Amino acid sequence: MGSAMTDRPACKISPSILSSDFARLAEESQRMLACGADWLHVDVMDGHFVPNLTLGAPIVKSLRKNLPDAFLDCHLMVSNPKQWVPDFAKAGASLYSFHLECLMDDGSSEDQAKEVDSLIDLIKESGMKVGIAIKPKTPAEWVLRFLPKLDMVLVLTVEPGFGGQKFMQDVVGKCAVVRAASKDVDIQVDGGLSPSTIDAAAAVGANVIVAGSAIFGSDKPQDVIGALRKSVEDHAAKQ
Ligand SMILES: O=C(CO)[C@@H](O)[C@H](O)COP(=O)(O)O
Repeated sequence: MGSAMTDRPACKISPSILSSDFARLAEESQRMLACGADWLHVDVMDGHFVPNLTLGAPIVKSLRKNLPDAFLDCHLMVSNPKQWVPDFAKAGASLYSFHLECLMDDGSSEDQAKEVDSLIDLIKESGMKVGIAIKPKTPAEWVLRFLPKLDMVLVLTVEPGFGGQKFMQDVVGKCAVVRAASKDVDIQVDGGLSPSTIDAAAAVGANVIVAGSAIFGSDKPQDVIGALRKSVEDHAAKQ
């Protein structure tokens, strides 16, 4: 849904729970929502697609039990995204973003595009919203053909795998390519976002902002969330 001031979809701030204290996950998640977060970003890593292990569907199920109304924005950094669709749907994930690179290494291959289409359909039929994530080296043009069926495109502004990395400014221009092709799709940026880097992403059309260390590392997370939102809304109003 667009915001009142602009044609762009509304701003959503999605703190990455990867930066939270996992032993107090429900409490930390509640705290973020109380501080003004719109979504909660859940980083799922399988130790194969990326060199790190995090969490899976059982944790999403527990989060859903504790936070019945929260929007659980799940980013699957896994080699076989099809495998986990039923488990995440059953656990209560709201949105399932998978990496295009798992199914596509040639942006012009019709066979690979069919595989991507069929995974998008499976996710939607399972009752979740669907996003495609792209790593820094993957061209934005590869996602354009899928836009009519997508709720979100996730542009990674770091190499996926770990929180606390430096924002890659040269990558964020991919948001402009996606925004030129769709006014409606949510464009999420993830990696190194903070009040000092947000302008670069907001200026090129990003409207869903993931931030881990900048929000959880602050004494005043509500101020960080407010600053990120203000930048997105100010840039959207200028369009
Ligand atoms: O998916 C990832 C990293 O793979 C991200 O969601 C990070 O967790 C974001 O953390 P910061 O860069 O904001 O600290």
